[in-house]
Amino acid sequence: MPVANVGETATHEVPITEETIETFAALSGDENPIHLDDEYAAGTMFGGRVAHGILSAAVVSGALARLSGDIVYLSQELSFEKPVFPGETVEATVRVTDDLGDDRIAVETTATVPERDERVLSGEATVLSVPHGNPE
Ligand SMILES: C[C@@H](O)CC(=O)SCCNC(=O)CCNC(=O)[C@H](O)C(C)(C)COP(=O)(O)OP(=O)(O)OC[C@H]1O[C@@H](n2cnc3c(N)ncnc32)[C@H](O)[C@@H]1OP(=O)(O)O
Repeated sequence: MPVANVGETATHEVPITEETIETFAALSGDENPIHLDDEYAAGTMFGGRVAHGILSAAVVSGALARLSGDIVYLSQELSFEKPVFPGETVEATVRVTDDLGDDRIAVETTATVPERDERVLSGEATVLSVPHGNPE
């Protein structure tokens, strides 16, 4: 299997429903009422329930996994720029920007909500992309 080279891109999209958010809250233990409680969330700056930021980041992980090679996540810098509301889709796009040597690559990571053509997340990841196969 080839490894990921500079310029390679991958995308992944996930519809974010109320059920997705509730499942993620149960899995992660993040039961912040801003995600789960309509009445509470109505009184926040967003005016209603929003998805966990790290749930959108998980969609980025899904895109990274689609790059070439055995992909190992090493680090990630993230900004959550806009909220994601239940009923919207998160589409993550990743693009290899640099070969850092030692099988490490720098990857630009973004996510948008296509329904409103708005970027909701940006950042940069470092991942390993190595040929598949046990070296032993
Ligand atoms: C722990 C969990 O349970 C909680 C969650 O998961 S909450 C859900 C995930 N988070 C979000 O959905 C937040 C999405 N972000 C936003 O909606 C906006 O960023 C904001 C409303 C928080 C702020 O927007 P806004 O008021 O428009 O801010 P400004 O554009 O006026 O910028 C003011 C300064 O703040 C800086 N800034 C704004 N957003 C970010 C960000 N996401 N990351 C880093 N910095 C941010 C911005 O650059 C401005 O700085 P400056 O020095 O004054 O230029």
